[in-house]
Amino acid sequence: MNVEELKKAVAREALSFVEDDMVVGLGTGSTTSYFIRLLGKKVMEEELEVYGVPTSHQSRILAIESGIPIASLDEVDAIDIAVDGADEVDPDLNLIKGRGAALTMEKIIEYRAGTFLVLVDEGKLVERLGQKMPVPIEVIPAAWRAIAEELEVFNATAELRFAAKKDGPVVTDNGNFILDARFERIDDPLDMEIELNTIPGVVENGIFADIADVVLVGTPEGVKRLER
Ligand SMILES: O=C(CO)[C@H](O)[C@H](O)COP(=O)(O)O
Repeated sequence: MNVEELKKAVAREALSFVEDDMVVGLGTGSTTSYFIRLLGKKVMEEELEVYGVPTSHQSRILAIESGIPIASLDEVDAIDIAVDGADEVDPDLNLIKGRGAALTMEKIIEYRAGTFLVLVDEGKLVERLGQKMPVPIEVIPAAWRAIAEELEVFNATAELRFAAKKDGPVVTDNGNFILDARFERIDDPLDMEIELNTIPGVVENGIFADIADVVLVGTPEGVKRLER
């Protein structure tokens, strides 16, 4: 089974968490894209009353294409479940997210969800956060250099993220820049998440400590379920 097949398998399994009349937070990224397409099919075939609350332009466009009625956060009373991918998952189900630069809206929506369901393939499991991936940090554009320098205090080296199909830096859905910060060691993810957000000019960071409820892990032996 290749990685794409593992992503599809977890996306299929995630459908069983969605019931009629639910408001569903729609994450961003390739794994969640499989889920959104499948959810669109389920909504139409089973004539469900489900609303999706997108976390990005990507998930909004895909939800519309897939036939899922969408609403913004300020139009719904509550989010029953949010479904999203992740870049790393540690043994306590703390996450790094934000490779797709959608971390701020993702955290806003996933923090508020009754259940936050995470979809990954087994290659995303790590012993300690930061082992493979940098921590993305969304920053106010004018502050990027000052914040990159300040991150040295945390023993981190930060790079401004550049765009692939645009000249210059990545600009997020909120009009900000992304710094990718590599830390020597993240011993306490929750503490680091809070600390980073105290730096003036930081909008949000990609450590999601203590908020994932269930992680579905795609493996060649089948989908495994991890719970806190
Ligand atoms: O955090 C994210 C976007 O900001 C994604 O959920 C994360 O990068 C995982 O993406 P993929 O499923 O494509 O591996």
